[in-house]
Amino acid sequence: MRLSLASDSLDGVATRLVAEVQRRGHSVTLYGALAPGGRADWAWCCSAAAKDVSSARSDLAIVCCWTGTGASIAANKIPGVRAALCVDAATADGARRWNDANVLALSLRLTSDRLLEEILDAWFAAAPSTDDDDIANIAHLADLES
Ligand SMILES: O=C(CO)[C@H](O)[C@H](O)COP(=O)(O)O
Repeated sequence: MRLSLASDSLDGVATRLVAEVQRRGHSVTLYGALAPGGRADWAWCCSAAAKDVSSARSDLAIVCCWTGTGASIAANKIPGVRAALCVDAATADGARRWNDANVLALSLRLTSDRLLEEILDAWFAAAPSTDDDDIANIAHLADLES
């Protein structure tokens, strides 16, 4: 898959994230501190990665900041984006499965190397639910945006 990755700093697992995503066979487009030269503030770099998903330049995005909250807030401003702040594998699995989340937000403060691997494994393994109730929830989000 094509992934857009953004981080507002190189703290914690930020650099490791790039390697872990590539190790799983995905191509990456980088923003913020991961791509020297671009604006690294979280509102800019995380929304830029999310715009790639909205425009179908990328299939999914992963956005990071110290708390993960700014990253998720910025990404969720982009139409069509469903960004989920995930702190463990079960949350990442649920976000893909029930929320059809297309952007994963991570906290650089909370995410250890081991947690990153577990979260990414769960995130890439899960698929959006085909249950009618779950599909209706996602459709309602689109209605709320229009
Ligand atoms: O967690 C964040 C936003 O939610 C930022 O990473 C935090 O505000 C630090 O930003 P800066 O290094 O620019 O002061």
